[in-house]
Amino acid sequence: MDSNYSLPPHVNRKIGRAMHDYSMLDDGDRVMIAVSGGIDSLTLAWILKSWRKKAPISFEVMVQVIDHGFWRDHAGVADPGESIGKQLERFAITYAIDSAWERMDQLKSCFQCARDRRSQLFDLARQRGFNKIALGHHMDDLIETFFLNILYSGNISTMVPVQKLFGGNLVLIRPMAYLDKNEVMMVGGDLGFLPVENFCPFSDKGRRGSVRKLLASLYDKNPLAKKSIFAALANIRSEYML
Ligand SMILES: Nc1ncnc2c1ncn2[C@@H]1O[C@H](COP(=O)(O)OP(=O)(O)OP(=O)(O)O)[C@@H](O)[C@H]1O
Repeated sequence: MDSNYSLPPHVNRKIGRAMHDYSMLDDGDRVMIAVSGGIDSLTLAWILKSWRKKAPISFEVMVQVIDHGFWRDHAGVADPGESIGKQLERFAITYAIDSAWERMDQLKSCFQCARDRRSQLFDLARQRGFNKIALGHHMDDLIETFFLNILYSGNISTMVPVQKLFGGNLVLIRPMAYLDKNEVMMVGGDLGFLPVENFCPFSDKGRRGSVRKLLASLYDKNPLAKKSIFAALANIRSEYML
């Protein structure tokens, strides 16, 4: 698939709506796109790069990968950074790969690894003059987080499409917040992206994995459940809460 690819209209509309509803992009923005090498963030990189051509504003994008080095503990495995780099180069997307602050043998949990990665991304954005960080989360991720917070943290909340940090000096954006996982995978597949293998030792084993299974069985029984849950996230009847 070449760079003339255009998004299916319904996908294009959902991204445009999320960008508009949350005023995600401004003229002069410098956006760091956080890419893990998974299909979601690779697809996001292409979406934002190609969005520059049609947006009435001018903004810069660059991909940032944090290499946790998990792959190094597997004999004969090539550096996933090479595959990520080649795939981004096909679309002339510039990128940087930095080694993670912490090594696997120093990590204790998925939570700790994600927290350290976030801090490192914030630090790199500050050092390199980026005012926004784009993350590859989509609707399914937002719903999973909502259930995780209810089931394990006793609160009703999720990841928001736009989050201002450090007094607004850094802003996290999630341009794919309105897209279903299947839509992201379809676009990523059309573009020929090949996700790199995830060697994370915590991947899918924890609470998120079990919530994902729970939701899959829910959607199986009621195909409209996902749409309804997502609508509920923006329709809180606070007078009927305790
Ligand atoms: N190693 C990393 N380097 C840079 N950004 C990352 C990295 N890992 C995760 N991210 C960012 O955080 C988001 C959420 O991470 P998460 O671990 O849930 O995604 P993933 O399933 O590994 O990958 P993807 O979302 O790309 O399919 C990613 O979409 C990406 O934007």
